[in-house]
Amino acid sequence: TSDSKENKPDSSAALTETSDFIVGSREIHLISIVDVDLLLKLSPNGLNNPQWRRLYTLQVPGHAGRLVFGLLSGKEVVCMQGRFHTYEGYPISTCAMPVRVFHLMGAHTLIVTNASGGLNPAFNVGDIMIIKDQLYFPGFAGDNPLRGINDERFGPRFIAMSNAYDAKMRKLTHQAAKELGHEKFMREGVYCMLGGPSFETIAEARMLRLLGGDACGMSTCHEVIVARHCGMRVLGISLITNMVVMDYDEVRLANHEEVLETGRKRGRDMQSLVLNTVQQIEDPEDDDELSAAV
Ligand SMILES: O=P(O)(O)O[C@@H]1C[C@H](O)[C@@H](CO)O1
Ligand code: HPA
Repeated sequence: TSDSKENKPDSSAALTETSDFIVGSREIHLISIVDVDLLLKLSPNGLNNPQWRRLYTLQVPGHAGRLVFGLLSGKEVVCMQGRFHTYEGYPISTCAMPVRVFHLMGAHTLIVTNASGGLNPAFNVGDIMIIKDQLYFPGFAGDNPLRGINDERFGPRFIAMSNAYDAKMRKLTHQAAKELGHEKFMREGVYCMLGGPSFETIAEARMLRLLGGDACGMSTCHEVIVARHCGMRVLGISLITNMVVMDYDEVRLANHEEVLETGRKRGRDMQSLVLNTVQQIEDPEDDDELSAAV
């Protein structure tokens, strides 16, 4: 597609045992490199088939709201272009539901991307942050996607989250970034999820930084919790689309247009990073180790 409004990076991705690899993504450049033949086989009426549209309805400007199937680096993928956010009015478990669908399709790895505001003063707009850990603020108030009766078919009642973001996957992504010459804008850090849709106040932003946050956004953490619940391996990547306002003297205001604009500018780099990482995973030795790490 040539719709530049859809260039905002925001994705979830997963590797499968039955079908190798599933990517969920809203990053349009990633979609554009998915193998079209397989896509057409799976979706004969093409992307405009209203059946696909009915799968979910998104209300966020610049977010496409599509599922696309295809091949990425020779691996079968499903790209989710656009995600549910709680600020759209959905319960948190509904927002994370697509991850369970990917799991049921045989996905074993989730690659999830998002747009986020930089809290770490060393960061710059356009940096790409590999997520090392998360601060899931809705969870502190009891709003966890696993809340309620546990469905044992997906996973156990209680799960560890100290290893949520797979260390091996992070290493592979750093390697991929090095090969691409992306080191100068690669970062690693802690992602904070807030409910949105209002951006942070200055006091809130300072608190997030004080608590160890490097970037903040309005998604991802609940998807990662559900992925870990069903034993999926997770890689998370944040694009720093704006720097969060931290100073009362600052006249700049957070805005969604800047988020979309940075997404458009860095879209290609995000695409090549994911593609290159997936290529590295193709190495059978790596794959064995990765599977063992789940
Ligand atoms: O879906 P993500 O978290 O990438 O999107 C962020 C949060 C809001 O949806 C939007 C704010 O501009 O971008
Ligand atoms: N804050 C919260 N969510 C965001 C931001 C931000 O600054 N940028 C993109 N998503």
